[in-house]
Amino acid sequence: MKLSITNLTKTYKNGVKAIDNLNLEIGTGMFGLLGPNGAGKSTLMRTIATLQSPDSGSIQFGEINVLKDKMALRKVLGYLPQSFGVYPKMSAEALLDYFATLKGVKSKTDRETLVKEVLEITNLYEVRKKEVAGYSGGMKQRFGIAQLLLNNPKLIIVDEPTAGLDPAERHRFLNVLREVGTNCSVIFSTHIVDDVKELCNEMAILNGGRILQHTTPTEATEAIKGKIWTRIIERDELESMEATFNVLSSNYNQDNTLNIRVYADEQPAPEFRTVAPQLDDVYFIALKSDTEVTA
Ligand SMILES: Nc1ncnc2c1ncn2[C@@H]1O[C@H](COP(=O)(O)OP(=O)(O)OP(=O)(O)O)[C@@H](O)[C@H]1O
Repeated sequence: MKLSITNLTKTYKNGVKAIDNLNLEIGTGMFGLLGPNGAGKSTLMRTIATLQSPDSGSIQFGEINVLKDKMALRKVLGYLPQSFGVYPKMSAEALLDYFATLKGVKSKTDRETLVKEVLEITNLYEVRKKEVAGYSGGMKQRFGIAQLLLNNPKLIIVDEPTAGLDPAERHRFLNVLREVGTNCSVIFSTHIVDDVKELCNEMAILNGGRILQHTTPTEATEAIKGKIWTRIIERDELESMEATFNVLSSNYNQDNTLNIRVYADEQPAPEFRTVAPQLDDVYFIALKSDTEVTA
């Protein structure tokens, strides 16, 4: 099923335009919404999830007019917000059983089957008897996925789920999401480029409430092939390099020199050598040119 967002706009009461005439089409599979803090990701996610209303625009999911028929969307939606609040002192198994009851699964055996299934998908079956309140950050996020899977959603929205997770937990979480994403549309917001690189077959870069680029990770890096250049500089040269070249990023080496990456159609100077583009380069190019346009 396709999600179509048309001319969506939202200005908060304090005058911040969080969504600015945004248009976006999202198909099935894993969709990454990549943007810096304040780009408008959460506002967009909450609006699609029917938790807040835009000023204007429309959202359609398959046959459902999302803004008009909120209940219909909620029936097929699984939403994992940025923070989930406090969990009661109950085991994961008992809590999921309770949620399943709330969602209308009346038969105890049906609930047992369902709860076992979602615990297995999210790799929490072994720790099902433990209190969710005592879970690690990564386990809590996976529990969030387990609970949203209870009503077999067609559209899953997860808002910055990997923020604050350690590398191992992040990896486990992404694996769970990858598995879940084979059966439905998953929209996944993040400011971590590697999340999108590892997980998504389609992506959009969001900044200032606008979509700067809608692409695929492969297409996006392919498009800048031969245009990313690197060289090693002394740290005190950075300012002059930034003034002269289109510097996308700089990273410290162990000897305190810097590796800079520059975007240019042709070799900027003899010291530069060309390197394979990365998704980070795509992201920085989009954000940089947006800042230059709006500055
Ligand atoms: N309830 C609100 N009232 C006023 N301004 C808000 C409100 N919620 C968000 N904003 C502002 O709207 C803009 C977009 O915020 P939003 O939370 O949607 O971005 P985000 O990309 O999710 O950022 P983050 O990663 O920091 O959560 C920001 O400038 C933010 O300060």
